[in-house]
Amino acid sequence: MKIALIGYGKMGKAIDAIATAKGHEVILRIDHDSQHLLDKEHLGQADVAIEFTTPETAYHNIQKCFEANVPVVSGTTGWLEKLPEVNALCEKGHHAFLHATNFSIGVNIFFEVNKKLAALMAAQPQYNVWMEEIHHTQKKDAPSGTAITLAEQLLASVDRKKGWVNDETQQADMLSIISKRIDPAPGTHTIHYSSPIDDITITHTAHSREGFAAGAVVAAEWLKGKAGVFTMRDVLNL
Ligand SMILES: NC(=O)C1=CN([C@@H]2O[C@H](COP(=O)(O)OP(=O)(O)OC[C@H]3O[C@@H](n4cnc5c(N)ncnc54)[C@H](OP(=O)(O)O)[C@@H]3O)[C@@H](O)[C@H]2O)C=CC1
Ligand SMILES: O=C(O)C1=N[C@H](C(=O)O)C[C@H](O)C1
Repeated sequence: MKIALIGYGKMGKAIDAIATAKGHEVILRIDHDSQHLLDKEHLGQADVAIEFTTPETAYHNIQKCFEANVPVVSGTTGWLEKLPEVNALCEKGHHAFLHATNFSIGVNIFFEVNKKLAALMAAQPQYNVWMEEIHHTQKKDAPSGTAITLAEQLLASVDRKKGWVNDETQQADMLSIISKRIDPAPGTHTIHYSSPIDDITITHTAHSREGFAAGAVVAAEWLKGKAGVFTMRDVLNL
């Protein structure tokens, strides 16, 4: 498969290594200073584009992929208020788009555990619940996209919480997401349920970026030749 990498930082380099080792050809490595390659002449040569950039640039990069009619896998977080608009553009133009806040198999299993535990806790108001996410100090956004996904899953079941806030809070109806930035943390997410009688805590800890990168390559392999809007749940058949 011919792959265009949009964003060649920590994730772009990790994906390059895994994709190349699997026998794919990385034909473009587009970074901040190679924006001229974001056109049909160049992008159109790829089977799939994989985009891991910044909250400020993901939307534009994805649009350029649609214009070049190249399927795009995006993992960039911190811009997802625009996701509904991107999904609509994809459907309207019969493009192919797959986004995930976290591409690791472990976190996608953790998502399923989170939803099940939240459903069980819906009828147990004696438990308070809050979250914590820990990442490296270079991370631009907070809370993490993964944490927001976890919070949205939890809020869909636990209706004693009306929303989330990225800080400690004394508001009983708000879900607190505490963000910590500690090097070299690749990504740790914890959900705490606490009652006067006991605590239940679930945690996912990434040891490196390998799981994110490997999952993104699998998603790109899955997306090739398809049209529509997809998530990692489609790839993993969850
Ligand atoms: N979904 C998932 O599984 C995961 C998602 N992520 C997310 O991916 C994103 C990137 O993470 P990470 O790789 O660690 O970040 P890095 O900062 O290491 O890499 C981002 C790269 O994108 C480049 N860039 C900036 N603007 C553009 C642009 N317009 N076009 C092309 N490249 C550009 C940056 O260049 P420069 O430095 O010159 O600005 C940098 O090299 C973040 O949003 C992060 O949250 C991270 C890991 C897993
Ligand atoms: O910036 C990172 O590193 C990560 N970002 C993603 C997120 O915001 O959830 C995924 C992973 O936690 C690593």
